[in-house]
Amino acid sequence: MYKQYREGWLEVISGCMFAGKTEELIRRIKVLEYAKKKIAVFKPKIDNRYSEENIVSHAGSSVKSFSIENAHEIFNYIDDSYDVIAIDEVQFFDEEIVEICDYFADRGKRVMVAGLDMDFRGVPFGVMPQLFTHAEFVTKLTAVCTKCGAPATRSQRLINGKSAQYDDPIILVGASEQYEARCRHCHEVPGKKKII
Ligand SMILES: Nc1ncnc2c1ncn2[C@@H]1O[C@H](COP(=O)(O)OP(=O)(O)O)[C@@H](O)[C@H]1O
Ligand SMILES: Cc1cn([C@H]2C[C@H](O)[C@@H](COP(=O)(O)O)O2)c(=O)[nH]c1=O
Ligand SMILES: [Zn+2]
Repeated sequence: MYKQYREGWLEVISGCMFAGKTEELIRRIKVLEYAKKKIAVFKPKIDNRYSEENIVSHAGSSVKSFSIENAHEIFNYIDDSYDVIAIDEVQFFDEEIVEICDYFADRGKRVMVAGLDMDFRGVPFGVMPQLFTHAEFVTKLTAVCTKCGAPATRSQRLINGKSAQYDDPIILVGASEQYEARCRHCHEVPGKKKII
């Protein structure tokens, strides 16, 4: 017989825009609410698309959350009585978020984060590769390509209906007015260097 194992780990939910990352995070939160777990939900203040006080999916499901300016602010809201820490739009935080996720997972908390794996150029988004490396569990979701119906893994940025250039700024908060889900074959990034 094993003795009782210690709890605490990091789960990452990732994929392109519209893949269902927020819906999956909300689903996990709701299950844990039934299990009477004490949960704190966070999102970066920069994400003010649908609400300041909730994480909200593109289809409208939502859960109450704290909006924070930087990763360190999490410590203002959490004490040891919490069982679960959930973070949406985690790609917008700086590198400290990785240490913070580890800190809480090491102390027995279930840490669940959702974020974009790639920016509109198809380049890894900020801290996401580090979070994948540190996580016990990684779930990669796909959307439906708006051009051909294939599984979509890329986020196409459109500015006035045209594909955004490679050297456009990485951060542009938005939803279906600026972005579409695309598969690798339909994803277009004018100005992106090709290997040959
Ligand atoms: N191209 C698409 N493929 C799949 N779902 C889409 C697409 N466009 C819009 N949606 C909607 O987006 C919802 C997922 O929203 P959400 O969980 O907020 O995704 P994410 O957090 O990954 O951007 C889907 O349930 C669906 O209603
Ligand atoms: C691809 C890409 C996206 N963003 C922004 C756009 C949205 O505000 C979020 C992603 O939201 P979702 O819940 O995953 O749909 O990120 C960005 O700033 N830069 C990008 O390259
Ligand atoms: Zn396609």
